[in-house]
Amino acid sequence: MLVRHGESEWNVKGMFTGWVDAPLSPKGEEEARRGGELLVEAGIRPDVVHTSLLTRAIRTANLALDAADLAWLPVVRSWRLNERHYGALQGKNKAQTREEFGEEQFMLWRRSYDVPPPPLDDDAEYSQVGDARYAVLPSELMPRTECLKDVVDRMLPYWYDSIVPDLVAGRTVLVVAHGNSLRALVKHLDGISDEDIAGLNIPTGIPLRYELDADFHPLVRGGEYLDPAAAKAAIEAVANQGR
Ligand SMILES: O=C(O)[C@@H](CO)OP(=O)(O)O
Repeated sequence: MLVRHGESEWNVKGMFTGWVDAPLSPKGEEEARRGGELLVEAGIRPDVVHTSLLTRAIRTANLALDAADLAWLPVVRSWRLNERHYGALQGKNKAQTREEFGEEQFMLWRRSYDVPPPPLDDDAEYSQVGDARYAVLPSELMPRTECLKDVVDRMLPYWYDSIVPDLVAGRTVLVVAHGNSLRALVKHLDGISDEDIAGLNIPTGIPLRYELDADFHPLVRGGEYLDPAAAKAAIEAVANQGR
């Protein structure tokens, strides 16, 4: 099961967020609880939870698990599930960025597979260098900007070394992460091309179910949202951010 965190305060403000630790909005908290209810309604009982190190994902997991009466589940966290580091765009308004740099450059930074935004200076307001939660990260692993390809490269070791072993053990796994770290995972699972991944958007708070075969390939390509109608509308809204 994959869940993107509920709507954050910075989603509401239309800001590029990345590794900035923006809190959930009240609507985001509600989405998280609803996510937990959807799991119960679908009869899905995760055995273990994996989240990023960002508060919006941690809080989403906690609220969803509370709603499903599963607050006791074991949880593992890793920076490798963090949102894509948005470089110098972190803290910038999406609509203003689009106006300033034009549609083509905006979409290149936002959805191209291998063009990262300019790096963020270590002493910039929205830099995470020096944040205690990344103290275990040697400087060369600490991103200053990332394109989606960089996210795939740093996320996959976690998939293979931490999530796959849970699946091999027969566990139902809940991953609570972010728009772009989940796009990276879905790209891998579904074998989506570098070009086509630009058109894939993931809505906040709606669990996405993947059943995998013995080789960890999805039985249904694209997985299945537990609330398909809500997912369709919300995907559209993510695609249109900045307009
Ligand atoms: O700002 C961000 O970090 C992400 C997710 O909210 O935005 P986008 O969908 O534009 O990649």
